[in-house]
Amino acid sequence: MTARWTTAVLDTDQPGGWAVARSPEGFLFDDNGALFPREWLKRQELSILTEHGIGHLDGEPVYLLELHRSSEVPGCNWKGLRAFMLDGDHTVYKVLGYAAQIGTWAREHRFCGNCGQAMTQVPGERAMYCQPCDLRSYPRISPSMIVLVTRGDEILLARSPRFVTGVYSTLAGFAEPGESAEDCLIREVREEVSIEVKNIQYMGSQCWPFPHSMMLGFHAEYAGGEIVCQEDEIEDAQWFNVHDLPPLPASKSIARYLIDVYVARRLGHAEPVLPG
Ligand SMILES: NC(=O)C1=CN([C@@H]2O[C@H](COP(=O)(O)OP(=O)(O)OC[C@H]3O[C@@H](n4cnc5c(N)ncnc54)[C@H](O)[C@@H]3O)[C@@H](O)[C@H]2O)C=CC1
Ligand SMILES: [Mg+2]
Ligand SMILES: [Zn+2]
Repeated sequence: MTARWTTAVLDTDQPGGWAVARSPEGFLFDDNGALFPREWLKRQELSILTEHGIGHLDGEPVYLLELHRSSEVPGCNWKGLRAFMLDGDHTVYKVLGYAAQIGTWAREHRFCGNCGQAMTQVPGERAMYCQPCDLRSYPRISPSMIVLVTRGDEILLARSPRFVTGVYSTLAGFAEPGESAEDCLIREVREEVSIEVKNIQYMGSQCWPFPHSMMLGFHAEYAGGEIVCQEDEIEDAQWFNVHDLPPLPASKSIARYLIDVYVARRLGHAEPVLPG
């Protein structure tokens, strides 16, 4: 089976294709979804900051119009990426997730970080270029570790003050310069709940375009310590029995996948598949 969606660097001078429009209020959508005929979309009153050709959906070229601000388009509305993840078609969410990462990067790399001059798009490459500095800036990806720590029938879950009320999730955190994935995981678990872990096992990864995380998922076993929650970051953390779990994260997240795999293994159920 071939993928419905593949990324590509397309020439914006070519006409036609589909386009998505992204503003700080999210993506434009109507009853048919978030993809619009590109020539029609460009005739609307949109304050276009930059345009990028981002790939092919079912063989058709797709472009991103990154906007300064949202505006009224008759029959249309604006919606954040998270809402598309929760209730939309997964392939469309992948298109929009990629568009969001390219849009964020394009918006934040209009000027050279070295000399401050305007940068230009490199034809055929996903890069912004400063000629005087001979400097290329590529889309930013932030590696983040996420880990389910277990102790027999118990799993360690925590709440950030930012979570939806009642929801508990696995521990996560961004890699810092100088760290391996394992170093980062051990540090994050130590910092957030003061627990030591062993037998770290890689489980899989997930692109998390909020705004540019690359989640690397692990399982680890409890090795020692008592839970002490990190001030401000962790509101509560507890050992939960696999038979008695609190409200969990959204089903398409890798956090939920890590939990569901372990619970399935303990209970002898079929294991879930990680959404791509
Ligand atoms: N897909 C999933 O299932 C889940 C994804 N996540 C994602 O994992 C990422 C990390 O989780 P957190 O617990 O929030 O991280 P964290 O534990 O490292 O704490 C966040 C702090 O890290 C710093 N920070 C922010 N952006 C950074 C970057 N790009 N590089 C280095 N440090 C940075 C800031 O000081 C921020 O307050 C987030 O993007 C979060 O949305 C978290 C849980 C579940
Ligand atoms: Mg964290
Ligand atoms: Zn420069």
